[in-house]
Amino acid sequence: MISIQLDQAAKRFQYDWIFKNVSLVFPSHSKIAITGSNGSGKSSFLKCLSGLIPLTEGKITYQANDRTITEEDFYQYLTLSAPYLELPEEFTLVEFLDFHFKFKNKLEGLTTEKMLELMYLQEHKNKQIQFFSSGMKQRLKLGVCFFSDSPLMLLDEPTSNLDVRGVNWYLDMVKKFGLQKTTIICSNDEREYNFCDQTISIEDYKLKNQL
Ligand SMILES: Nc1ncnc2c1ncn2[C@@H]1O[C@H](COP(=O)(O)OP(=O)(O)OP(=O)(O)O)[C@@H](O)[C@H]1O
Repeated sequence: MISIQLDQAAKRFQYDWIFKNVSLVFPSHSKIAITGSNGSGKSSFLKCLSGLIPLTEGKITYQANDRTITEEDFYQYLTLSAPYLELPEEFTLVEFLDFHFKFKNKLEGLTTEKMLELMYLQEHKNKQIQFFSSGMKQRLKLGVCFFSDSPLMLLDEPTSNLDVRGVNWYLDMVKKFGLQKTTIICSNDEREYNFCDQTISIEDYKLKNQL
């Protein structure tokens, strides 16, 4: 259970305001899509939400079970899949899963074998990640988000590098594992987010303020 409140949030790189005056509430369990053209600021917005980069102005408050979460504790509540997130290339798949799940709990009832099967990566369990195809890496990035017992899931371009089977797999996994999570998806591809309750165009936070 996690909700997010943004108060007058704004981000600027050098002289460019990427978004400004964003005041929104994402309720617990909501499914939110962040849309906008290339370079409009979707990833920057998600990076601010995840704490990877700071806001220039304003504030983000995270609440879990009516308690405000401190910045130091926030990472425990969150999983993130994004093109700019690197996987540890020297690890084998099983080593990576063991490593990841030292820091995050698995959802109840899931074993490593079950996760491998769900990601259809069983045959590759002892292969180093550096030898994975881009689609295999993408399923792994998404898989650890789906299978972690974390109430907030942030997905940037979730179906990039996935073929038709992979896209259907993603939609299936979101249905199975996303229900209990607050989910925020940055996307330009309607198939990735048509199940969301709310769509926010990052461009609205430029035009409205005549940036
Ligand atoms: N660290 C940075 N320093 C300076 N400018 C940056 C930085 N990161 C992003 N930008 C700029 O911010 C703008 C928004 O970029 P961002 O990656 O957030 O867009 P996006 O909507 O996710 O794009 P895409 O759909 O192509 O992934 C771009 O003009 C980009 O060049």
